[in-house]
Amino acid sequence: MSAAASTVSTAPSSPRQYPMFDDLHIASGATTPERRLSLGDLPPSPLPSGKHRIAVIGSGSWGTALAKIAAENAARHADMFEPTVNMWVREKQVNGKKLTEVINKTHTNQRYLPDVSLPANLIAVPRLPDVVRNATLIVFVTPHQFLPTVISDLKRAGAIHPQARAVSAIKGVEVEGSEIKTFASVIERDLSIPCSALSGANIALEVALEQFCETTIGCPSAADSALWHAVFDAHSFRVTCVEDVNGVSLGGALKNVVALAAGFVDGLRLGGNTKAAILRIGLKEMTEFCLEFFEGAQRNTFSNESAGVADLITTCYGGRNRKCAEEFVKSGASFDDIERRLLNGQKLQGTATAEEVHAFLKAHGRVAAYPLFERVYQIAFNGMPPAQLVKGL
Ligand SMILES: NC(=O)C1=CN([C@@H]2O[C@H](COP(=O)(O)OP(=O)(O)OC[C@H]3O[C@@H](n4cnc5c(N)ncnc54)[C@H](O)[C@@H]3O)[C@@H](O)[C@H]2O)C=CC1
Ligand SMILES: O=C(CO)COP(=O)(O)O
Repeated sequence: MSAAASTVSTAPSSPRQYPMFDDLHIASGATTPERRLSLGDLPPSPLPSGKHRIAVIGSGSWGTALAKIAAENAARHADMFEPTVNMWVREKQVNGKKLTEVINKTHTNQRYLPDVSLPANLIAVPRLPDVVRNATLIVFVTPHQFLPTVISDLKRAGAIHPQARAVSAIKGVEVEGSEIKTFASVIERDLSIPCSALSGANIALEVALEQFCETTIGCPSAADSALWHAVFDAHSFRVTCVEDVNGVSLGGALKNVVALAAGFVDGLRLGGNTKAAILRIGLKEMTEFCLEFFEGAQRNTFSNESAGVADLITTCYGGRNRKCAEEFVKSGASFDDIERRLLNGQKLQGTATAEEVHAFLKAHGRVAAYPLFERVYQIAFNGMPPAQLVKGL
């Protein structure tokens, strides 16, 4: 294991899945909240008593889809949650009106998730400190490049409940020199609250339209697992909780690099066999990267869970990273141009992650061990011809 392993938070190595989750999954809604909360390990700081207040930081397509589910569940589990869920919306003008006002009046996010009805108990709030005031469960779901500013604004406002729990649904990593961190561990480090990680095969619009899918939540304790399961599990959004916070986080971050490779394949008009090979090699590199650099990460998270293989598949066929990488090959334009032109204000995550993973592997002298990640980086940033993606891979 490299030196970086000691800098990342570690997850317990066994058992892999929280035993009580299977009960919850089968009998969702039938288990009383009290019983859920009494199960499992004691978290590092006691959970606040009384009902939980949920806050969602981020209102892009994924933030809005997750906030919709959380608000519906808050209303459903009225004995466990305060009825109102606040969602932080960075103020924008939409047709001459404030986005927060449009969301609160029409119950749709016309900027990032139009045509999807949102519950009336989901409230758009423009000021971060107001969003998290008295919140005990905080969902972080901004594009990853904006998290540092969000965290410093929250710290400056001193607004975080000291016993709050967080979950990160952000896909990316933080690299500084030879150190790598998941965003769950960044949030834990910077805000001193336990942080879980939610990731899975979850294209936001499909989730918001309630098309059946699964997700994985990696949690640092069974108590956190029970809480986050209650916040997110729904008839069309089935939640599996595991202990492997790092594996869940890394699955979501690294599949975006492989999705760029899948988009290059499509841009080159190569067929299904080539894309399948890219997915196989990509999954292998994702798994090995995580096992090499993150203590306690588990192979099963990649091979068995939605956060691993399933997310890789959906993103390599239907995601924004794939779409923009195809256009990169076809148009020869830069990713910045393509993002501006195709994504209508949404943010690509894979390109920054490819750069960060390259810098980290270089710092450890391990670039050659991850040839697919490296070629994606070289094609995206150093002028390597896209056709080189598969030459001698
Ligand atoms: N969209 C999807 O299907 C899925 C996205 N994710 C992940 O969720 C995270 C958030 O993605 P999306 O909700 O899709 O966001 P997005 O890509 O739609 O970006 C729009 C969001 O970025 C915010 N934003 C723009 N400029 C900002 C700034 N300067 N400071 C702070 N915020 C700013 C906007 O207010 C809005 O909330 C990403 O890490 C993504 O990988 C995960 C699963 C599915
Ligand atoms: O993470 C996603 C689906 O799970 C979405 O991927 P994109 O960011 O490539 O659209």
